[in-house]
Amino acid sequence: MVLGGGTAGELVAAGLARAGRDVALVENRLVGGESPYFACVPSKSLLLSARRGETWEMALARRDELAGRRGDDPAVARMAEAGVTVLRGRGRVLEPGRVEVDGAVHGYGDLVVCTGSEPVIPPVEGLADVPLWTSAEALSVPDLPRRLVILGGGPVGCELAQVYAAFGSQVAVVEASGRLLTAEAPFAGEVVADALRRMGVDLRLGAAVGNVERKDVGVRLWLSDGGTLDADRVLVAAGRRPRVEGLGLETLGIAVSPGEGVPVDETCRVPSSTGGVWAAGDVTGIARTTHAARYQAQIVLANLLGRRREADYRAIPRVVHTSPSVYSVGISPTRAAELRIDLLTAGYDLAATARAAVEADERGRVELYADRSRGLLVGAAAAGRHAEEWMSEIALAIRAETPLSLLADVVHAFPTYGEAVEAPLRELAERWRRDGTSEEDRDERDRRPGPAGAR
Ligand SMILES: Cc1cc2nc3c(=O)[nH]c(=O)nc-3n(C[C@H](O)[C@H](O)[C@H](O)COP(=O)(O)OP(=O)(O)OC[C@H]3O[C@@H](n4cnc5c(N)ncnc54)[C@H](O)[C@@H]3O)c2cc1C
Ligand SMILES: NC(=O)c1ccc[n+]([C@@H]2O[C@H](COP(=O)([O-])OP(=O)(O)OC[C@H]3O[C@@H](n4cnc5c(N)ncnc54)[C@H](O)[C@@H]3O)[C@@H](O)[C@H]2O)c1
Repeated sequence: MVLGGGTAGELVAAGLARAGRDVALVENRLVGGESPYFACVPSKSLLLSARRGETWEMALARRDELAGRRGDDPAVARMAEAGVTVLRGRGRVLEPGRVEVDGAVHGYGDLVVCTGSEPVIPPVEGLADVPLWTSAEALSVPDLPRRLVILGGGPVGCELAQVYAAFGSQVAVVEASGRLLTAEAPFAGEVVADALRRMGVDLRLGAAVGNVERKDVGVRLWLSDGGTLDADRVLVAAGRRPRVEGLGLETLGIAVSPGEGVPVDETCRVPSSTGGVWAAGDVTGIARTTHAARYQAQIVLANLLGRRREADYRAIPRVVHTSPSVYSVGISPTRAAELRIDLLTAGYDLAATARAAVEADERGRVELYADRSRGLLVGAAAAGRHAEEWMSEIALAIRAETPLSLLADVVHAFPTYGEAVEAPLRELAERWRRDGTSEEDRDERDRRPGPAGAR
């Protein structure tokens, strides 16, 4: 029994059925989940239309065509062809081995929880009384608000700010922390902030919304810094939380803390649960992207089919598909500080590449982070034109723990943005060679007197 038929659920269900297992997929909305209808696909379609300078009408037509007009007949047919029984309705576990779907009770041997995530609506006074959009509405309705205020400057807020500003809405983004894309290296948020400001987006960074009031026309938002904003529509992009409520997980002995995901071990099995319970995708709260949902689904599939496989999350990319785009992978400087990992950092401005001159687009930068104690790349971030397309080698380098000396010897084609990683890789390799092979060695050397120990 697979609970939730989004990216992860579909993949697990079809894979098991193709391997001859008896599989039911429970879905209460659309088979396919968020990504094709309300998230990745329509947002990337609108961003592309914006880059191409299409009209809003053309962009909507393209978006809705790509999103299959939010109809799931093809996805249901794919499931049927794989041999999966689709049960329409809301699923809830009654007790180990039994799930209720809209009044009907079904038995199961193994349960895979793939119920995704849902937007968080911040507890702002008056917010519940005004018409709100979450990203799902912003990516499925035809309206183009004249004045749009977006709460939250994470990946969703930045992508949708760019979409709506490009098609002519007056957009303001209110971000409580002092910068956009707070989870990533500061320069990434600065590059995106610069691009949004150039499009006329009003960025209110370091300000929270105090309260919201309905006006005769639209709404007024009062900010913590004393400012106000008037809007015809408020879009909440203030984060998402794993969808775990009402699933009956407690009957399986699974305790989930508020706002957290279903706990899973490295095989994506839920430890300490009664019976075989597994989870994949956003509901685990681990990586929250479609490619991570797919990866975890493959892990569940392999283990359920008797081939033990463990997930490794060290090199899962995170992309913000704005123009310029942001690609991050592995550990960010903020995360490294939390984990007390001492980083060697090297960066390079894309403007110094020949490709930037050829493209007449000199925006952006790349930064690489190595663990100083091991001499291995553990993270990277790039903001720039098509960064998501030329940074994958860094994900491979992190995942494969490729030595810096070897990475520094890799040749990139001329003239490409990919050349931008060569200088920082050489710098990191040189600093690692110079600084020593391990923390103990360096400490030992630092204790020695004379220039050899000088840092
Ligand atoms: C605006 C936006 C843009 C994004 N863009 C990208 C992007 O460009 N690239 C990227 O990699 N990621 C992107 N993401 C993230 C991506 O959409 C998610 O990581 C991905 O959809 C997660 O897949 P999932 O299978 O875990 O969950 P979902 O696709 O959400 O599937 C969960 C399914 O479970 C169903 N369900 C829930 N509870 C029950 C129940 N009790 N009974 C029956 N069915 C139930 C739901 O109806 C849903 O269909 C974006 C997200 C947003 C919000
Ligand atoms: N391209 C992609 O892969 C992609 C694109 C979009 C979203 N996603 C996924 O979707 C998830 C959700 O993205 P998101 O941008 O909604 O969440 P997020 O948690 O990344 O960002 C939310 C932002 O809202 C701010 N915020 C929260 N409450 C606020 C308030 N009251 N006022 C002002 N600001 C407030 C936070 O400081 C934070 O910066 C992410 O986990 C991401 O992985 C992925």
